[in-house]
Amino acid sequence: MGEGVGYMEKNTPFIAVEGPIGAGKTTLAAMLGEHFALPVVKEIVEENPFIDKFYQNMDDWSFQLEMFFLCNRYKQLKETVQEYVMSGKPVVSDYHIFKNLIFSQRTLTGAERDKYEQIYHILTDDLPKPNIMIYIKASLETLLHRIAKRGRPFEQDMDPGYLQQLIEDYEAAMSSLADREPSTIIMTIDANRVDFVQNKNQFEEIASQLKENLS
Ligand SMILES: Nc1ncnc2c1ncn2[C@@H]1O[C@H](COP(=O)(O)OP(=O)(O)O)[C@@H](O)[C@H]1O
Ligand SMILES: Nc1nc2c(ncn2[C@H]2C[C@H](O)[C@@H](COP(=O)(O)O)O2)c(=O)[nH]1
Repeated sequence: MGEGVGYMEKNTPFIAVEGPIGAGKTTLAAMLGEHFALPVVKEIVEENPFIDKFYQNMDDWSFQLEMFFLCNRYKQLKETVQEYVMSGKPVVSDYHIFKNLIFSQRTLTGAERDKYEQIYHILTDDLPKPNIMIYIKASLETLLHRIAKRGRPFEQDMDPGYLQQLIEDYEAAMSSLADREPSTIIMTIDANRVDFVQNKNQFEEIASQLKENLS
């Protein structure tokens, strides 16, 4: 069970695990939650009524899909902030709300993209965001392998070009986050070299690095 974390009241650890589809976010967030006895906020995926249609026809379904993800994440972020962050309780989430912009900049264009971004900023600009980011990066081959292993039907015909583009979008977004928010701690894990599932020592190393950043 959990080893517990020390933290500062004024800067409650709000940890986000991020990375492209299939990188291992949900897996690592659950492992860290268990290890440190922290609550874990998990993103809502299967309940999204547009996800099937989106993967069949992105041009027709992107706006509905992005709006659904945004509204759900906004609600979850508000609740997370109220329940944990503002009460000085550390929490780990398997996403950062800014992933909405990473995806929408790839899937939306023109007026719809402008409208979406305005709504994103109206909803989220005044809310606290994660102050620790664990970024899992992985090659296209690794991601495709893990997506196949997870076996969600709607992801099985994913265009590798879309996934490769997301890998690059995530790299750009992380480097822009580092420039924009130097106070956010970013821990990067290369999933092609580090296997926190099979290799206990490698997980312990991530946990100990996180613990250093928490105290
Ligand atoms: N280090 C790993 N080695 C092997 N398989 C992994 C590893 N991390 C995650 N997986 C598997 O890969 C799939 C995707 O992981 P998941 O945590 O759901 O990714 P994400 O939340 O980033 O989309 C799952 O089937 C999971 O069990
Ligand atoms: N177009 C978008 N797709 C998204 C978004 N958030 C998640 N997703 C997709 C990607 C996967 O198929 C699935 C779950 O994502 P994981 O990375 O957790 O596996 O949902 C989004 O904002 N826009």
